[in-house]
Amino acid sequence: MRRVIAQGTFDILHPGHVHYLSDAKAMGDELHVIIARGENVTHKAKPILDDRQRRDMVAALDVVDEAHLGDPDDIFVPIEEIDPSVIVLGYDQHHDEAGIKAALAERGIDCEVARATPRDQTYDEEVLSTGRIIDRIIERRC
Ligand SMILES: Cc1cc2nc3c(=O)[nH]c(=O)nc-3n(C[C@H](O)[C@H](O)[C@H](O)COP(=O)(O)O)c2cc1C
Ligand SMILES: Nc1ncnc2c1ncn2[C@@H]1O[C@H](COP(=O)(O)OP(=O)(O)OP(=O)(O)O)[C@@H](O)[C@H]1O
Repeated sequence: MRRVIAQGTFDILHPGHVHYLSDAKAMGDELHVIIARGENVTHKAKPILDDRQRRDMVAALDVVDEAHLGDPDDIFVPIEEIDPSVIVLGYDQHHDEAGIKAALAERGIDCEVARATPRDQTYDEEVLSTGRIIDRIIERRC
């Protein structure tokens, strides 16, 4: 049994999220997704939706076996509990593979780190970014 971890904010789901999670699932047998706590999202605007709502929507996707709310203080706590064979980073995530590998080794966690591929638009109007969905809402409804 090869457990895979994917992680992210997942605020307002779109097909790019489904692509990432499907890519991650293809690297193993059981997909666990860690949902970033709003308080830990510091590299961009805070999510619109509550932590629990983002977790529940991700958990409802067919490709996902389990969705977990992230730890508030230590990102390695859920990893130790899940004990994955591989952690899959999103194609555009700012985390660097070497840094995460070094931190895992320091904690004695033996797992691979891989990166998912991007999903390109399949038709002109497809919106593949939460930020762009929010921009469109502002543009069309405000
Ligand atoms: C390996 C890994 C584990 C993570 N675990 C947690 C966690 O336990 N709690 C949490 O709030 N965020 C966790 N994060 C998410 C980060 O806090 C960060 O917000 C997230 O990667 C943002 O991704 P996105 O905005 O591209 O979706 C983790 C990130 C990585 C790379
Ligand atoms: N178009 C896409 N193709 C593949 N993966 C994607 C795509 N959009 C998002 N992801 C992945 O989904 C995960 C969660 O992404 P996140 O919640 O940051 O969404 P986002 O749409 O990129 O957000 P924002 O527009 O606010 O930056 C990340 O790993 C990210 O790489």
